[in-house]
Amino acid sequence: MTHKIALIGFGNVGQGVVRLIKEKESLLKQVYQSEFEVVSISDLHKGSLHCENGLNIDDVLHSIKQNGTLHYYPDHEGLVRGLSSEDTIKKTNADTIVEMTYTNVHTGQPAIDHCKLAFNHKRHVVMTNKGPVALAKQELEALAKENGVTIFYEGAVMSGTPAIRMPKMTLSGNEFLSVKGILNGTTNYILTQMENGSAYEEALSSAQELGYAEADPTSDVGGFDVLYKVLILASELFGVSLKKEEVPCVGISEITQADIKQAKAEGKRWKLIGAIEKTESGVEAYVRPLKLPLSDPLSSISGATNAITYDCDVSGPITLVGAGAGIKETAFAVLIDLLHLNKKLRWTVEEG
Ligand SMILES: NC(=O)C1=CN([C@@H]2O[C@H](COP(=O)(O)OP(=O)(O)OC[C@H]3O[C@@H](n4cnc5c(N)ncnc54)[C@H](OP(=O)(O)O)[C@@H]3O)[C@@H](O)[C@H]2O)C=CC1
Ligand SMILES: N[C@@H](CC=O)C(=O)O
Repeated sequence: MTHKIALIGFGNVGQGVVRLIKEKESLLKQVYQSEFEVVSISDLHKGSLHCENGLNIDDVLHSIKQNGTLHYYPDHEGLVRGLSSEDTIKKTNADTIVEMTYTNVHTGQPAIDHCKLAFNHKRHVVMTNKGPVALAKQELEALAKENGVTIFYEGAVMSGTPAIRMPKMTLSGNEFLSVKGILNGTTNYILTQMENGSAYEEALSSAQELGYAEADPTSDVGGFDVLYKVLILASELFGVSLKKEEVPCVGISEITQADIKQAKAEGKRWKLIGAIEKTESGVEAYVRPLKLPLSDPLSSISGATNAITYDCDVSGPITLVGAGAGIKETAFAVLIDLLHLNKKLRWTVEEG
């Protein structure tokens, strides 16, 4: 099955996606009978390309390598340049829009509107952007359903580590009693680097260079990125739509070298924790740094690695550990979603 895709947002993750599709081309074809053709790419400042017969990935990557934009992509027959994201979503012949613009922690925009536009034009959406899922999931799912299309967002929590699909599919039949974990790669990386002697600023800029941090890193260090992930998990696993104002949220920006040294002297480590717990009256959630004893399994999770424990009524606690951020890791989340989408579409065709 050939799947035509349009990429909205061509920063770290967007570029990682085209590299990964290229790298896995023959495996995808041979093992999964899936081919992905990139027909459109639209980015705010890097430029925009569309060709209904497909773009040449090598030329796209070569152009990015030249000066970080799409401007060096060679002209060829059928090539259209300069379409805005909105026009790309409307006019592309892609069946799937991959939304990878920055996550706006206040409004979820423009990504929410990108999704709505895509659904109204009968296009599926795969995204890594947390904003639309945290703030408008129900509305978007209803609109997708109305238009007979699908929305997948595995990358929104713990990048390519299947923190959403694994519990929903493999742990089904359980009731989730609580979910608790380290859900942000940037802050865990910063805390680890600070423990190893780096200054806060130095650790943050290194996380930015490695492609872990949000476009506005206040989202990471202020805890808002974890807050969004908590809202998503509360909806996915507990079936509740928490509002961001309902979840107390404290980040790591107040944690100093002295705090880290003090914790070390006490045989402890600071970790930014996101948690959701079932209570008699519903669920309670929080985001805050906790000083964990070294005996706590979460205290040994270092760098951009994340970990999440799902406490289940039948299976007991099950912990998933894996990448929480990263370019290739998040691109992999897009690939998982595209393959699941392909499988779903194939089933629909066979059943229909
Ligand atoms: N990096 C990671 O490890 C992970 C990221 N994510 C999520 O994935 C998404 C992408 O992340 P990442 O690639 O790292 O972020 P980047 O900031 O590197 O890329 C975002 C890109 O979106 C572009 N953009 C912004 N607004 C628009 C718009 N209206 N139309 C088109 N393009 C736009 C930006 O353009 P320009 O810079 O040219 O202005 C930029 O190139 C984010 O939502 C992030 O939260 C999720 C999991 C992990
Ligand atoms: N900035 C985020 C990216 C993934 O969601 C993080 O560091 O975890």
